[in-house]
Amino acid sequence: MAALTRLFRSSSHVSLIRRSLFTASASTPLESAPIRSQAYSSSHDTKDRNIQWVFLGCPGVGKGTYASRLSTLLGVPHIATGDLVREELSSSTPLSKHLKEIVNQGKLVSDEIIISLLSKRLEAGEANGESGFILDGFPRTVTQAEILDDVTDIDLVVNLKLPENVLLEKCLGRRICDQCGKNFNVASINVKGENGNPDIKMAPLLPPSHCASKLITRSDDTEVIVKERLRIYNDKSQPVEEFYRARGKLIEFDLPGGIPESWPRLLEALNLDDYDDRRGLKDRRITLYVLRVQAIDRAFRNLERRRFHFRL
Ligand SMILES: Nc1ncnc2c1ncn2[C@@H]1O[C@H](COP(=O)(O)OP(=O)(O)O)[C@@H](O)[C@H]1O
Repeated sequence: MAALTRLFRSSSHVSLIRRSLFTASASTPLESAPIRSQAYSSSHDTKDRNIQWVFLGCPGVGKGTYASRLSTLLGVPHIATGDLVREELSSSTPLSKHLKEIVNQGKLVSDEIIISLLSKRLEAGEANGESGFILDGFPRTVTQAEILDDVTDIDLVVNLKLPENVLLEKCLGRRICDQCGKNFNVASINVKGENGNPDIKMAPLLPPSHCASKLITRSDDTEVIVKERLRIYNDKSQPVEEFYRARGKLIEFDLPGGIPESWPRLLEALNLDDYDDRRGLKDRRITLYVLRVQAIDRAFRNLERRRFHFRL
């Protein structure tokens, strides 16, 4: 983690890193990819660190909900760049004014600003003894993914999926308690499945009585802005899915419904269904080690497939 924060800090010259990354990848023939990945694993030692996962998915899909549950289960911090942006927005700095304009148009903040906010958060976590992470909302562009790839090894990327009409309803139903910061959803979703897919039903996630009178809606959760965010996701963030798919790190997960149906199925998909957080640290290390080996195995199988195609 220390190396990661140091590197991120020094990557305030993002364009410099981007240039060097582009030069490296443009001149790297496909066949030398495994060599690059060997050099890679020796330069980013994964033996003694905690998991480093990424959650991808459209606005409103539930990245925050599931990433936060997993972070509690696995004992790693859940770092959401959207939260970092909102924290900055609540201050009265010149940067917050600039961010407000961008966020309220549903646009993406620049790579430079988001990396600076993320490196500050990682630095603070490191000072508090944090290790590993589940990133939510980062990377959101291929450039961000390349920069992350250059500074550390991501073990697994979970891509949560829901149909677009459900995403819109979910975003419009989102509420936050102004006092405790907890997230709720007042939407009651019942959408007919298309093309042979099952119907999607999600019960509202209603607040307890002490939060009910303090609910607020995010300023960017209006119909116009959500539609723009979905458009930008398809344009800028979907290529990030491909980035990780090509590296064999992506797990696709179609949410079958609300939390009661989806959470156990997600744990199953992640091989965590028999995971019990009351077990000892040794057991936990073994589980994390197995997950990491599975991710590396997937990456190598994928590279082999690509090499095979290349020879053909
Ligand atoms: N990695 C990122 N790159 C650029 N902008 C970001 C990033 N993460 C968050 N933001 C900004 O913060 C806003 C809120 O992010 P988030 O809470 O993750 O929203 P969403 O519900 O759309 O997933 C985004 O619309 C965007 O303006």
